[in-house]
Amino acid sequence: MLTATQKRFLTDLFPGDACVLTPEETCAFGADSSRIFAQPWAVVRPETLDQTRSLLKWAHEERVPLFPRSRGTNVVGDCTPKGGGVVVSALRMNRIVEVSGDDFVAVAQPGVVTADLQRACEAKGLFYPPDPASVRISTIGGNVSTNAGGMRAVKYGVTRDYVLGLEAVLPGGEVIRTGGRTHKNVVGLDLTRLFVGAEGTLGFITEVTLKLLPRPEASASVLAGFAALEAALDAARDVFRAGILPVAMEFMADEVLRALAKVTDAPWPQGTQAVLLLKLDGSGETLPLELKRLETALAPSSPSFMARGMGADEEALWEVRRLINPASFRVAPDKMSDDVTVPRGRVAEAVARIRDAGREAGLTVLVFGHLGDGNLHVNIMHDAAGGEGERARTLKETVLGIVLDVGGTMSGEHGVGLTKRPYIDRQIGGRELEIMRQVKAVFDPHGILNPGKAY
Ligand SMILES: O=C(O)CC[C@@H](O)C(=O)O
Ligand SMILES: [Zn+2]
Repeated sequence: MLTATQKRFLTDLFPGDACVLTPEETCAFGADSSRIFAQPWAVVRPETLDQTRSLLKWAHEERVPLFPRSRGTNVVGDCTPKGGGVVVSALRMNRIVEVSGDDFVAVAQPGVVTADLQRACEAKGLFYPPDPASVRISTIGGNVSTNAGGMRAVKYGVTRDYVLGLEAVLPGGEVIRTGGRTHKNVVGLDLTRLFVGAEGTLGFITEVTLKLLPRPEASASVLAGFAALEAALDAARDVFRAGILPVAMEFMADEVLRALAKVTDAPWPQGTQAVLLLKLDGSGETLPLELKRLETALAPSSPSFMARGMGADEEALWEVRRLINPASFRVAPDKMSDDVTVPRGRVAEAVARIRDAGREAGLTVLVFGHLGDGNLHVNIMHDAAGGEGERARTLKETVLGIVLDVGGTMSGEHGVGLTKRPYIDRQIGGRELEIMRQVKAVFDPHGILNPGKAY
């Protein structure tokens, strides 16, 4: 808990509604999309670098834990102030500082919503590719902190591939600036990359410089349905074998299709057991030819239907895909959200083993996601109040065992947060973990930034 003097410090530094202390108001900041809750001691909303510096200096000296957050779309509990502390909202640092068509960079503050940045780039004929499912809600600061992936990672990579440099305030109040605005840079250790995916544990990011690409002239998507999931996975493999690199390649198994049917009009015929959704981009001239090639590559797996989406129709297809996360909760009240990633050649085996384990456990498991990267979402749906929590936890461990057994990783894009922290030593060796914690201590010797998370 904060002392009266500490509360006064915060209200002086953050006047008006920039500091919230009453439990009724702070409780809204106690959880993220993981739904794991802890009561914050206070919530502050810095607007300037100077305020942020004073906050981090104070917290370091007073040993007050700080929990950075913006929109809280994180599904692994990264924003939950477990153990108590002050939630630091980045949402008032929400300026797009610059979009440069000369240097092909954008400079943004952490609270900028990802879709707003994408739109600002597109208006100038530029393209910021990272496209997490939560793109219209999540922010650049959160995307950088978790190294968000999303739909377009197959062709364009993940957030990490676009962060050229950043500014961050360290515990103690010191400001560091890493990287720059060049698209290549090999001078010194790559401190920028260290921050990407660090889940807010090293410093509070106040500005990010991002790499941009020219905006592709045209895009189109293909939705294909199959009578069996295995056929969909075979078809996906054949796309790559045909030498096609789609922008996005998503899959959904039958339980996911049923969950989506509860919240939207499904764009696939009844009886469809699995769906592939693929996106291509290119020039207006070459795209029709590329679409033809794609459909030819899918044909040997005998899709039960295929539909092309272009323009508004294309966007509508992706809207359905983005609904999976909210639709999950129509299946059961509680969700254990995983985003395991396996080597691409082991996808079919991992999916089959995970689905078998789900059936054995008697729980609905929604398997879907970024197939092109081997990044599988495994949402274990259950009813914790109805006594299914333990079974779900056991299943989560079984899934993790399968993933590690095929040479995979427990997270491809969501991070470790609170929910995967108990398992981290199953994937990361003792010495490696020790090095990570030593690095953390260099930046944050008193462990005040997002304690108990990640590693
Ligand atoms: O946990 C989820 O539901 C997945 C969220 C997101 O990464 C997605 O791809 O939809
Ligand atoms: Zn995802």
